[in-house]
Amino acid sequence: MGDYPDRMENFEGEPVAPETEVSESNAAVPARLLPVAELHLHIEGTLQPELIFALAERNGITLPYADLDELRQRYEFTDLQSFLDLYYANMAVLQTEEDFAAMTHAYLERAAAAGVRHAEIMLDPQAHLSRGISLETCVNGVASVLATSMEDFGMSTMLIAAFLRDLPEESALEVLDALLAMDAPIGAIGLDSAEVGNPPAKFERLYAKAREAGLRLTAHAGEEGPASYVVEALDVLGVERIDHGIRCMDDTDLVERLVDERIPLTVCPLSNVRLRTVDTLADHPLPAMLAAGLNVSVNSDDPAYFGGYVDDNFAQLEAVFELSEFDKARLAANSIHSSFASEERKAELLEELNSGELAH
Ligand code: HPA
Ligand SMILES: [Zn+2]
Repeated sequence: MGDYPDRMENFEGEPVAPETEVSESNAAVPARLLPVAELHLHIEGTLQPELIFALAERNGITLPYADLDELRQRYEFTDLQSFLDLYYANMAVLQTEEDFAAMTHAYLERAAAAGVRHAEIMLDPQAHLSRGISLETCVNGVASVLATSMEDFGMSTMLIAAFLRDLPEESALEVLDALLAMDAPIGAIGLDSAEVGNPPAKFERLYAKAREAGLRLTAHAGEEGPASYVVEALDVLGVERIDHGIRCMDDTDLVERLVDERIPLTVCPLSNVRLRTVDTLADHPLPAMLAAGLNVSVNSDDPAYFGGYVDDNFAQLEAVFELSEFDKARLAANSIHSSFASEERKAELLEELNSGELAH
């Protein structure tokens, strides 16, 4: 698995696996804001309860909750589907380009405060088309804010069109065609929604078409679904990155392959706890994944629903696992290396990361 580097400069190269699960922490030293890339983020999952109520009022929509407290009481999930039901229902408040822009602006502002310097943001176009909202409305609303993210927040961004795996592939193909026809500013495609029973192979043609169009490729796999879905996403879809992927730990041959090929896994610890994929944060496989030498990063998934943004994920991980400054810096370096940003932007962010003081 290679040597364990003990200096920041080593993060310039390929991140290297540690030989122990966790290092000594230095809890007395306040965490410095690590520059990170957020690679797994659903923009619709950033709709905070307050914004849901504000947009409902603006658009004359009556919500099925009397107030914020009643809405927050619904944030008790038993599995992925119980979350998705609320996630899709709350999208009803997104009606105009301005609504999509307001949601995106709020995320960028909060993410910048969390140390996010590059964000790859998924949008679920089919979830809006099915409500009668046009592709132009949702795509342009989000993209208009991303266009100036560097000037406004010092954050580079990429828009990822995510496709709903519980819908037929034909629907995804039609939407991808429409996105390409309108020259939508997307850099990649993803695959999300209900995983079990909707294996990656169902979307073979979609991924072939996206690859042909020059788009980067990622897909959710191994969140609730089995390790075999991760293998399928790699072998049939040809994805470069796996979103979640925690179930890979059930398959030692797969872990070895992911390590060898340095396949990025965009892990979302608080999401996994809230969706009951793991019992508690203390049971999360992240330390074991790091110890195995996997290329993992920390992401927030749907921060408004799962109890926190990237900084909250890091803070709670630190509290439970006593991650060292070195472990955190490695996770940050992994996120940057695993992004679809330009090589120039990656180098800039790695330099920023390496210029910080390490307390370990
Ligand atoms: O965590 C998730 N998993 C699958 N689909 C999703 N869509 C939004 N969030 C998620
Ligand atoms: Zn996700």
